[in-house]
Amino acid sequence: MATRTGAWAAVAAAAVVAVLSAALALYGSPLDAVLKRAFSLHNAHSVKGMEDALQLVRNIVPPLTAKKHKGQDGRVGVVGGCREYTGAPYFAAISALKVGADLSHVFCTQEAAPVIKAYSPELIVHPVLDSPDAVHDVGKWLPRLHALVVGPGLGRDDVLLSNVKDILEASKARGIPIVIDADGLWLIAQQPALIQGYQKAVLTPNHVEFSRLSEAVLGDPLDGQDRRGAVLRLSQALGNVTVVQKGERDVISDGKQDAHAGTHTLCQPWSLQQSVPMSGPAGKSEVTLGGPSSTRAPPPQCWECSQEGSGRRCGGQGDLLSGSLGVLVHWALQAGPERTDGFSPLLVAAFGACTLTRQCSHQAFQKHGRSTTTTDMIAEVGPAFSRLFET
Ligand SMILES: NC(=O)C1=CN([C@@H]2O[C@H](COP(=O)(O)OP(=O)(O)OC[C@H]3O[C@@H](n4cnc5c(N)ncnc54)[C@H](O)[C@@H]3O)[C@@H](O)[C@H]2O)[C@@H](O)CC1
Ligand SMILES: Nc1ncnc2c1ncn2[C@@H]1O[C@H](COP(=O)(O)OP(=O)(O)OP(=O)(O)O)[C@@H](O)[C@H]1O
Ligand SMILES: [Mg+2]
Repeated sequence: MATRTGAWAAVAAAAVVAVLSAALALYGSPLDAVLKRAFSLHNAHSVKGMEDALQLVRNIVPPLTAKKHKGQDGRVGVVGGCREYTGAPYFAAISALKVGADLSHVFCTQEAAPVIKAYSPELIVHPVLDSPDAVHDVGKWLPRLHALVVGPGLGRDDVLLSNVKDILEASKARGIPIVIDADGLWLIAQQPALIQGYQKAVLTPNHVEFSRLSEAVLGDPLDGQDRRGAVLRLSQALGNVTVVQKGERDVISDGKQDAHAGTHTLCQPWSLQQSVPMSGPAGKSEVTLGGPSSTRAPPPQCWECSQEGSGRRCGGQGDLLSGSLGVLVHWALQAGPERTDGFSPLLVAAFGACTLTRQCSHQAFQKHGRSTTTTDMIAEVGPAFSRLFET
């Protein structure tokens, strides 16, 4: 019933917009204000969608109680860190801790380890990634890890990548959720079979990494006009691995059909979606979910996150996202599908990490403006998390 009412409201809104658009063409700008009010109908959709999506993330956050032991809220491993890049694995691992993991490990090269240790006494740092026994040395920790983040600051050395390939295989065999970012995505672009069909994998490419993957997997040059379609195609070609394409808006999909299609207020046909930012207590934000309205079958799920961030594009923000996602993926899978209302736990986790990262950026920018760096964003993880997910 609610669905039918929602659908009629959406159709009516679309009709109102069409009529007003025609009127605007005839009579010009005085109708601007009216149009804005018409768009607020869609705004209401976005507010509802955003609120619902945030609530799903809130549902997976484990309560802080006196009954738990250390480690229960997450033991996360970051595989990355080499001579050139020590910041990226640090950002990812410390973000996991700040979001709420109990223990955060870094598996890096021998040379990178003392540097990363010196950044933080809170991280457990293993200088093993370039050792001859790397796979064994990391492998013995795998039974104790809830999630792995592979790639931040890994570099592209062939020996390291070969070790990481074997670590990925061992992790998959144990069913460990894996977030793949940065140079981990470089490896996947060389060998897509490594992740093909693994349902507990999330890839978090930036623009360049997405193009590289798309080219390698689909042989397609990236269609910048159709970001949703591009993400859906890549996810489906990889056997429904979850893909988070970062950018002005983050586009998230596992390429699967939406179990709630036509029955859930979160899902609207794309043709009725509007992209109007809204103001909320945690800043401007919007989420849209759905698929093409033309198909008869339920549309594939495709989520977008456009939580207001900032204009700063300093390095390391993606590492904050992948580290946070490591924890949220564990929490979401642990919570199970009832807590995520039947939506894929990985989609909910990805939406949470994207929203959090962008909110950190927004809050840090308000304090530091152009001089904002990822360190400033990490200082905002706690307040941003409370604001978004503990209200
Ligand atoms: N402090 C650190 O240690 C950091 C290390 N990093 C690491 O650096 C390594 C390489 O990562 P990169 O992300 O540079 O990957 P790539 O080496 O593939 O370089 C991508 C290049 O594309 C450019 N680019 C990014 N977005 C673009 C867009 N939308 N359009 C056009 N060009 C764009 C970037 O400026 C960069 O030069 C990874 O291991 C990564 O984790 C980064 O995470 C940043 C922070
Ligand atoms: N044009 C943009 N407008 C707003 N937010 C953006 C934009 N581009 C990226 N972001 C946000 O910045 C964060 C990091 O994305 P980005 O594409 O910079 O990752 P990255 O290149 O992997 O970062 P890193 O430097 O850590 O490797 C994400 O949360 C993303 O939503
Ligand atoms: Mg990156």
